[in-house]
Amino acid sequence: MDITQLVQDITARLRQESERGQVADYIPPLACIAPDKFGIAVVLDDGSLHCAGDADEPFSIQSISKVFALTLALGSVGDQLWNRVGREPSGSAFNSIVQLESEHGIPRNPFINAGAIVVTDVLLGHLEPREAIGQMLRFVRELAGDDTILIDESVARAEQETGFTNMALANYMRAFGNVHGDVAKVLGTYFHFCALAMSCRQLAMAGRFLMDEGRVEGRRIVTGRRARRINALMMSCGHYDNSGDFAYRIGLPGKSGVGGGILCVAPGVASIAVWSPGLNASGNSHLGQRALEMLVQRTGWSVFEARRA
Ligand SMILES: NC(=O)CC[C@H](N)C(=O)O
Repeated sequence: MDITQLVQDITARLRQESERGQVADYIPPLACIAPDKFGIAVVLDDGSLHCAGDADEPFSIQSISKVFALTLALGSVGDQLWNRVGREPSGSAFNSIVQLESEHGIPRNPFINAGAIVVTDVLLGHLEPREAIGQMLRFVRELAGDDTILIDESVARAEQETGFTNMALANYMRAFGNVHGDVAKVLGTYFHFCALAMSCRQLAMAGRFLMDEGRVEGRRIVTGRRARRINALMMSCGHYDNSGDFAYRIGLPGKSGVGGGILCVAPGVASIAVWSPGLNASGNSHLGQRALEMLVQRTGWSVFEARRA
């Protein structure tokens, strides 16, 4: 199948859509992004790259950074991480606080805000914020093979000034003893992770290690088992209270962010990034999901599709 043609067809179709969802406006710089942006990039297992639309324009990856933060934290403390974060879908909004009371400050999974804040706190167990932010930047640059990736300081600052819900989550978990460090330092670091700016091309490249059993161009980043497990968490928890529907419609591990990006992995086959800033009610890219649905329908890349030799 001609994947270049396919991503161009999908882009042309979705460019005409008038129903594009709502751009996130609770983070002021994100409210200014034009809702008609659309990009898609697909890296195949053979290394070929297929892009269309605004695939080279950097956007705020937001919660997609939770995948990279989890990978770093597992590398640093291994399975001990699971003493402080669960592995179950929450069925609640990405920034929900409700389950934390009855579940004693242990977030359901690393891909909701509360979970990622704990993951960040774990990384700060042995690093200063500046070092942890530097480690994250080096990591995504290495994964993508691209040293031009940056953190958008204006987005990090805006979140610092307006992130009252995240402050509540962090303080509440601190009260339960599940955030150990200084809350302001933990949040400052978390906001910098969220403020990573990457294009679809860079993001799809950075997802290659999850496509290829933990390797990038033959170099081992994580074990095959760890890559499979991160993919499993992306499948079950990558889209908050929309995760079940995403699995039903697309059938691939994926992680969304309120910047409108989605990183999606077809294990052994492709690493895919889409970007359209308008969100659905759960905070996931509306047209990004449509694009992935179209891609999977045409390619059969769902992990639930039988592959017979
Ligand atoms: N779902 C998201 O992308 C949320 C990330 C955002 N930085 C927040 O903490 O609210």
